[in-house]
Amino acid sequence: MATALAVEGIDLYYGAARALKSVSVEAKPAAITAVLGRNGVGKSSLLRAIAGVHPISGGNIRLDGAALDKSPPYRRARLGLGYVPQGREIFPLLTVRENLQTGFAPLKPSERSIPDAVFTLFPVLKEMLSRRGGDLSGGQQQQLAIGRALVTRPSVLILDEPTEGIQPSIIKDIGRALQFLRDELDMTILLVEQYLDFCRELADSIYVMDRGEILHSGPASDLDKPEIKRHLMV
Ligand SMILES: Nc1ncnc2c1ncn2[C@@H]1O[C@H](COP(=O)(O)OP(=O)(O)OP(=O)(O)O)[C@@H](O)[C@H]1O
Repeated sequence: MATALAVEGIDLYYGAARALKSVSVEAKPAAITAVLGRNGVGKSSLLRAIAGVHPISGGNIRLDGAALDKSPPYRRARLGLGYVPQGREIFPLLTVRENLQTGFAPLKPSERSIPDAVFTLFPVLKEMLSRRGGDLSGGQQQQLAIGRALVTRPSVLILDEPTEGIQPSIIKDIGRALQFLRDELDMTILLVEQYLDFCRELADSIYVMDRGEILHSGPASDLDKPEIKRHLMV
């Protein structure tokens, strides 16, 4: 049985500013769930809370039913959570191989190998193993960031705007990769996005966020509803 992720009524603050207000999101096993919303509504904060890089002040996050509580990010990675942060966070002076190896940090030495799936999904990474991360295009860096998250062989993968600033042909490759991870590896995927068409094609279900709150949840076909579209486009 694939792993599910449940976010239950979480609050997150930056100082006195409340960025998440009792947010609940469920990512079903072996499915793609997309959280949509305009700039600054709290999408990245939601993923940072799930990854454990920013603390929550209320609510719960559960992986396969078990509360993550205050587990640090490396423990969440060991439990099966992979995180692709916004802006990719590639090390520009390290090679592609070394960037992938930075993903080994939470693993025991015996578990430290790069899964074949990384190069099957993104053959360009194999060709560029000895090149520096900073020499890659934005799209290749995004593929590298996803590859690095796959190094821990996660059961749940969370991605922060994987299409941001990327050319259409690579967006297609990334979409196909996410479908492969869901359909062939039963991975549970939660992504936050602003790109509606990408989500309409890929997602099984969607949430819409505004000002730190979930406004709507439903099937991806809800993205065709004029009131949802209008809300996301303005
Ligand atoms: N480190 C921080 N300190 C203070 N405020 C922050 C911090 N990070 C984000 N915020 C604020 O919290 C709110 C939510 O930001 P967040 O980055 O989660 O939104 P977002 O939907 O991911 O936006 P974007 O698409 O621009 O990344 C915004 O008002 C933002 O200005």
